[in-house]
Amino acid sequence: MHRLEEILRQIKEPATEMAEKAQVHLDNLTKPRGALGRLEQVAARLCIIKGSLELKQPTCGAAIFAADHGSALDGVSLYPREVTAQMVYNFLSGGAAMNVLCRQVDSVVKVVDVGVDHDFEDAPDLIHAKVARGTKSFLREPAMTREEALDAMMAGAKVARELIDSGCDLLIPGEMGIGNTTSSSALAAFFLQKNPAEVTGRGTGLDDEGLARKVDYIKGALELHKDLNPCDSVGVLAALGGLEIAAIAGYALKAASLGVPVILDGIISTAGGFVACRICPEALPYFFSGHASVEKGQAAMLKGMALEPLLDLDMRLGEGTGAALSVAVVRAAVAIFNEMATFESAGVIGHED
Ligand SMILES: O=C(O)c1ccc[n+]([C@@H]2O[C@H](COP(=O)([O-])O)[C@@H](O)[C@H]2O)c1
Ligand SMILES: Cc1cc2nc[nH]c2cc1C
Repeated sequence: MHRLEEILRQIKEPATEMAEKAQVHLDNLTKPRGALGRLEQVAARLCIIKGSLELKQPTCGAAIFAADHGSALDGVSLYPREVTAQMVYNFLSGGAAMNVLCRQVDSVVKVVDVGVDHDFEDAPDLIHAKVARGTKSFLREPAMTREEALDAMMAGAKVARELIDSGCDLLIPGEMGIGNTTSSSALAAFFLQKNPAEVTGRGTGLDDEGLARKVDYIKGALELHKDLNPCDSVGVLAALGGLEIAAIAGYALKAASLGVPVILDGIISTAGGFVACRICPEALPYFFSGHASVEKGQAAMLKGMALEPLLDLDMRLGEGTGAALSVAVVRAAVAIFNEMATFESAGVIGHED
């Protein structure tokens, strides 16, 4: 049995009996019923995941999975592929947006090389988990072998385990990979059976001509891979995905198997979570969506998972940034649940049933 199967066996859909109890508590707080909207939903979902009404403020951990893409050599991104490795150094020295936003919410940030086309001999703080030096161009052949996809998933799972062992109880999957919005859109188009134009955006900032080239690339790739079996989610991930997307899927599944919630970020992170749910639908109750990306394929995948993003700030950076920002919302939800007075304790007249 592959180690992935062991993780999947441990994923248990949380019992929903806590939902009603959490709602009773929320309805006793000094506010009109439901007036705190999705903050209430977040608190109730955390109670369901934890199987308890005792919520503690989460300790957040983030991992940025970096990998290169064969497609990046075919003009699907505005930026050269070397930027992936250069940004890894930036993450390690603490200067990227994700570092700044994680410092705001006291989150550790691990940086993981799962497939960058660069030797990081001079980077002791990097987690070295390189599976390959980037993917192949999926317009011509599968991006990865099945073994590579599974190895990347297990690399992600190992990082999740380490973060959780170190005390983190809320995980963020981040990523860096020039070209990775093309893979994410291809996965969305394939699994949701959408025309690629409906789920493909400008990524790092392509113009109209670049966007048309990207859509054509995905159409060509879907034609090449048309015989893929949609029930073989790992096979589809290997053919169309990326090493960091596979790592995120493994990371999210491992977190779910340990009962730890995950906040998905933009289109790439959402693609990782989406593939994770295709592999194991029981993992979905552990996933939140941190923010709505400008990249339109993300909304389609979120709809497929019935997840609503917590924030919408017109962001399209990735790295985990939107998810890191949304930790403030999660913290607010926990504080509301724990600290608000009830109608009884505050002597406020409540609503008659
Ligand atoms: O998170 C998002 O929704 C998102 C949207 C557009 C771009 N990105 C980031 O930009 C890179 C991919 O863009 P591209 O154009 O090279 O496919 C990659 O490093 C992502 O982290 C991320
Ligand atoms: C500079 C830069 C930073 C990024 N962070 C995530 N994707 C990125 C893409 C570029 C180009």
